[in-house]
Amino acid sequence: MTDHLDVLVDPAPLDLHAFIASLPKAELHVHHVGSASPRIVAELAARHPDTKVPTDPEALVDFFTFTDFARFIDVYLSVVDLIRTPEDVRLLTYEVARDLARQQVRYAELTITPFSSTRRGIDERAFMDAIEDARKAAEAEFGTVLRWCFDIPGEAGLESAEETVRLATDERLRPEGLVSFGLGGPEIGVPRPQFKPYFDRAIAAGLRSVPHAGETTGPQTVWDALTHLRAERIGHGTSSAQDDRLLAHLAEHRIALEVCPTSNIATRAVRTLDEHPIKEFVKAGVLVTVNSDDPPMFGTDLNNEYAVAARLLELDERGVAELAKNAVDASFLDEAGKSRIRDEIDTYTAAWLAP
Ligand SMILES: Nc1ncnc2c1ncn2[C@@H]1O[C@H](CCC(=O)c2cccc(C(=O)O)c2)[C@@H](O)[C@H]1O
Ligand SMILES: [Zn+2]
Repeated sequence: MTDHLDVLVDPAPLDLHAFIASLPKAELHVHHVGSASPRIVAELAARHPDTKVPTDPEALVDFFTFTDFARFIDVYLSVVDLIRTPEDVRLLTYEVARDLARQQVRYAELTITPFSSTRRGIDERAFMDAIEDARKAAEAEFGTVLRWCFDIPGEAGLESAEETVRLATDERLRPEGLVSFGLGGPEIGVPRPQFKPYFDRAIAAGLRSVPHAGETTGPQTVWDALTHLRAERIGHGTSSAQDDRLLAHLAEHRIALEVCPTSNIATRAVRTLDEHPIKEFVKAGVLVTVNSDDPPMFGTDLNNEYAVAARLLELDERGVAELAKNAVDASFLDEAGKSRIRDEIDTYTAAWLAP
């Protein structure tokens, strides 16, 4: 397995890596806890000696090695257990924003699972204040605009769904940065239709629907997310490539797929990158966005995911810039904000290609 401490460097041409590194970007599918860097995880593990998470960043490499998706969730939850105080939440959120800013991410929709933290004893009001403090500090200091997606950890069942939609819609609690509502965790044994009442309430409160689907199960899960949960984007949607009618539907209705290539390999959802269906998505005219999901856990970062996508799709700088604009188009940022980032991407790309 790769040395997760050093980010994977895709064998895409080095000058394309250089172009990507400074390209203004937006990220739509990246998890709060899943983005905790090895340094942050090691620091939190040292604070909580009762944890099974190694304190030595080197030992984290083996710890972040998964044999299958279930093992990934186990590791993920052991990191969730390290987030125990509002200060842990604020520190993590601010550091994730710093890492995003380093990659020239101008806008990110960060998926947070509040149920996992409130059920472990963090006060809900303090939790919301911590993420909002970090969001405002990050925007002021890094210029990176963060918005939140609150997601249901599906395997935790309808109790977690109720708690998540309460936290997302209670006017006294709902954070200013919240824009969307999702569904994560294992898909096997967690059918999507049961969550319809909760998504209906979230949508009625003005939140956008962005469930994971088709990551570790077939295309029916994606259909269910579209029909029962009224998904506007799909997390992963990997198995959509098995159903031409579904691909045509996604393309016709411009429902973006939040593609996370290395995640799919690390969790064994896809066997090898060369077999990844991202090419089929583009060929079918589906709106594809590139994302990192849980970057340190998968030994990658957003820039590397763009390099992977560029290599698999055989893109040059202009093609990569179009991928970046896809994410801006599919985002829930206001039109003025979208235009600003699109213009930045075009100006940067033109300057890079100028003779
Ligand atoms: N690629 C991914 N695909 C899917 N999800 C992903 C991915 N990356 C990260 N996640 C996150 O993993 C969590 C899973 C949490 C979970 O399953 C669970 C089960 C039982 C109890 C509890 C609890 O908290 O008590 C939590 C979710 O919050 C989700 O946001
Ligand atoms: Zn995810």
